Amino acid sequence: MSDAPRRPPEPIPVTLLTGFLGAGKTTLLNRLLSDPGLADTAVLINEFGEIGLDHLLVQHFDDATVLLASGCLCCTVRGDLVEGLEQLLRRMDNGVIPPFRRVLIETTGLADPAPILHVLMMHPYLVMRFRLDGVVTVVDAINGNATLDEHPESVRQIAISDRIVLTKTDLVETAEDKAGYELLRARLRALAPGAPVLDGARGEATPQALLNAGLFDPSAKIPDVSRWLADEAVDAAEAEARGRTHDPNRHDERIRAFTLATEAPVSAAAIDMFLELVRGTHGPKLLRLKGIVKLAEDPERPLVLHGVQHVLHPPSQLAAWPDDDHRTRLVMIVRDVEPAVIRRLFDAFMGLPMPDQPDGTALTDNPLAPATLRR
Ligand SMILES: Nc1nc2c(ncn2[C@@H]2O[C@H](COP(=O)(O)OP(=O)(O)OP(=O)(O)O)[C@@H](O)[C@H]2O)c(=O)[nH]1
Repeated sequence: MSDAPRRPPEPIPVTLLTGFLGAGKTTLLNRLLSDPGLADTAVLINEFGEIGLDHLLVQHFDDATVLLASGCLCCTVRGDLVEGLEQLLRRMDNGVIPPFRRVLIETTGLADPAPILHVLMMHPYLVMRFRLDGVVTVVDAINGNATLDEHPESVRQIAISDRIVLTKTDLVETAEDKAGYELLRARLRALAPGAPVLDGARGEATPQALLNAGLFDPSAKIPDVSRWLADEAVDAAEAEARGRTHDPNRHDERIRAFTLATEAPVSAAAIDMFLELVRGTHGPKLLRLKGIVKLAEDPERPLVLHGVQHVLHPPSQLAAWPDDDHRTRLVMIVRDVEPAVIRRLFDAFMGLPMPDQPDGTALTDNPLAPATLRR
C-alpha cells in the first residue's frame, strides 16, 4: 500500500432543478439523464403530497436515485435532504452503486430554493463532499406570468437561478400568448439578469448549457468569473430598472439585482465588516450574493464569496486571478431593499467618495476632509 497521504476526494457538483408546479422539471430531468455524458449522475427527487408519483415518471430510476417523499424539500425535510445525500455517499462508498460524478436534485414545485442552498453550502460534513454547481429554474411559457403574479415562491425560484429554461414555447400561438411571452421574458430578465434563458422546447437546454455553471469547475483551467457573476448583464438590467416607474403592487419588481465594483484592493477587515453589516441589517432580504474580492493583504489571490440570505458561505481563495479583470465585484440580489442603500454602505467601507450624496459634496468640498476624499 502506498504511504502517500490520501487526498480528500474532489467535491461532487450538485445542480438544483427547480421551477413551479408542472413547469416541466421531470421532463427536463429525463431529457438530461438520457444524455450519455450524464450516465454517472445520482438523482434526488422530492415529492409533495402523500402519494409520490414523480419517481414513476423518471425513466432512469435505480439505486442512484433517492426519493425524498415527505413534504416540501425547502421547509419540512431539510433533514431528509441531508439524509438523502448521505445515503448516496454511503451507497457509493460501500460499492452498492458505481461512483457518481454529479448530483441532480429536483425540488417540488412549491420549494423555496434558498433553504436547500443553505444545506448545500453550510452542512459541516456535506460541504466537503459536495459543491453547489448551480440552480436551474424551469419556467412555463404559457403559465409563467400568472404564476409569478400569484406565487412568491416562483419569484424567488427565478431570482436565485443561474440558468432559466423556458418550456412550452411550442404552445405559444395566439397574439395574446405572444404578448404574454414577451412580457414574461422581460420579467425574467429583470428578476435574474445574470441567468441565460434557454428555450427548452427548441432543444437549447442541453447538459453543456445547464451544467458547470459555477466558479469551481475543476475541469476548466480558467474559471469563467464573468459568466459566474454575469455582472455586466446585472448592471444593464439595474440601469433599466432605475429608468422604469416603480409599481409597488408588482411583487417581482421588489426584487433587484445589482453589482458593486471597485478597483482598489479591499482589506479583509473592511469586506468582513461590510458583509456583516449587510447581513445584520437586511438578512433574509439578501436573496443571493456572489463575489470576487481583491484583498489588500493578498491582491494576487482573490477571495470568492457566496451568500444566500443571512448565511455567508466560508469564503475560498483562488490561486490566481482567472482573467484580466482584477476588480472587486459583488453581485447582489435583494428583495425590498433599495440598491442605493447598500451601494452607499459599500462606498463608505471601501473609502470611496459618494458624489451623489449631499453629504458627499460636503466631504469632497471640505478642506478639512482627508486628502483622499477632497476634489
Ligand atoms: N408542449 C409542451 N409540453 C411540455 C413541455 N415541457 C413539459 N411539458 C408537459 O408539461 C407537463 C408537466 O411536466 P412535468 O415535467 O411533469 O412538470 P413538473 O415540473 O415535473 O411537474 P411537478 O412535479 O408537478 O411540479 C407534462 O405533461 C409534460 O409533458 C414543453 O416544452 N412543451
